[in-house]
Amino acid sequence: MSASSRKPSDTETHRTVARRSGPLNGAVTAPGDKSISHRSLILSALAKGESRITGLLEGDDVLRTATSMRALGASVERSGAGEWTVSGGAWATPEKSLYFGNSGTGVRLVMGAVAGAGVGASFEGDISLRGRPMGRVLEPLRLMGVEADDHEGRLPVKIKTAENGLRAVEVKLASASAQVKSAILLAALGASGQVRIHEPILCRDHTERMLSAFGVELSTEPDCENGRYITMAGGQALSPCDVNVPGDPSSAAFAIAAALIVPNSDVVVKGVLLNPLRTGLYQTLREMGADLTFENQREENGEEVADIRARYSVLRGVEVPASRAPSMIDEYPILAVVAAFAHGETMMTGLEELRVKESDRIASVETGLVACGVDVVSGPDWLRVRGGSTTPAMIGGATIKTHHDHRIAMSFLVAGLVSEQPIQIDDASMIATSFPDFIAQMISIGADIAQDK
Ligand SMILES: O=C(O)C1=C[C@@H](OP(=O)(O)O)[C@@H](O)[C@H](O)C1
Ligand SMILES: C=C(OP(=O)(O)O)C(=O)O
Repeated sequence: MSASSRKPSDTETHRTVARRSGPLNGAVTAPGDKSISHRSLILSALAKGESRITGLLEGDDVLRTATSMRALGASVERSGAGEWTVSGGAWATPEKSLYFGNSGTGVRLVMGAVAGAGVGASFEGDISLRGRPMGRVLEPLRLMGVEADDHEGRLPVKIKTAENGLRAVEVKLASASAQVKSAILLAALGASGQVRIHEPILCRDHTERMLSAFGVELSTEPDCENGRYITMAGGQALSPCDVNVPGDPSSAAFAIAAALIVPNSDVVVKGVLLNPLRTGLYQTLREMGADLTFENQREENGEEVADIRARYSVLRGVEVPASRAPSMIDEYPILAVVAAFAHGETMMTGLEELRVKESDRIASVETGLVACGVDVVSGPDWLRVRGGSTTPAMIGGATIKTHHDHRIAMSFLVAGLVSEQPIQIDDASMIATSFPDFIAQMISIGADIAQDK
């Protein structure tokens, strides 16, 4: 089956079990970065002319963005594994709703892009996405003059064609969300005047970097604390650009974490993006005593990339500062699993955004780890894991509810490689949203993971 015709996985469930495994060994390549993959399709579809993308993540979330770009009028063709050609330019209002499945990034960025392109569209998603807040994107878009219908700030959402174009605005981001920042920047392409965004806490900057690569002029200047202002003139057209997508540090995290906690392991994950706004997990793991080395460090397409080697390590608990949260926001579930195998407590703060991901990740992690015999306590925006609080460090033997959340699914499969008894997850199908080869890749380095009949 071609990647673009993979069936939606919304209704399939796959019980999957991970068992205590021997040492993990070998080298794997990180799948394409999900954030950069979405952006490469959207920006190519906005640019008039042909752009080529290599290394695209062919996960369900990104494929839905590809389908939406076609529905909006771009030609999007796959020529080989991860190789895509996009011809964009003129967008038109699609007849049917755009369906984004499980993907917050896809739906929020495309809302901004639709508004900026001066067309309309309706947006839908799966049961998880329908529960996630969209007001955070719609509010700044409305300030710019966008008219939109929503359901109490949630999907389905309908964006109407802005007959009179969009207004220039100054916006201060209410939370450290790259999705909101990106939606505003994409809408700003259709504004008559300058859009200025105040980003008090820095979050991933892939949209800014890629807009520049596609010929859009924008500037950044620091504010008087740790944030910055981004200024962009509206009405700019994108020129086509070739994009080579680096490997995803959020996906690489799983094999690296597994190597650190499965005794005698030695694993290399190749081609991992080291953008400093994405590497908080690796900094934290090193503070915990992890034996991590960045090998073959190089620059590719203006981004730093390395092969990360991880060897089994005796770890200690740490305090992870709230200020680090944006740079490792999707990595807390796997960090919590690693923390269960460290000596002492790991305290994670500044986690309020975890409540509104594919699941409430504070609750999913706490419930799952407690069911596996780990001492975990949480508050509104914090999580504390007491490592080594049982002997063995994790009993396991539980079936974990993944709540349509790929990161919960992958984190608990990693936990099952070390727990005393196997760990089963109720549904592995969502893993395909970000990392379709996850199970095969983990098996290739020695993990005992199998579908449970
Ligand atoms: O912009 C992006 O590509 C993303 C931003 C983050 O979400 P928020 O913007 O909600 O923090 C992150 O959790 C998500 O996986 C990808
Ligand atoms: C939060 C995530 O993705 P999204 O917001 O795109 O659904 C994620 O991949 O962990």
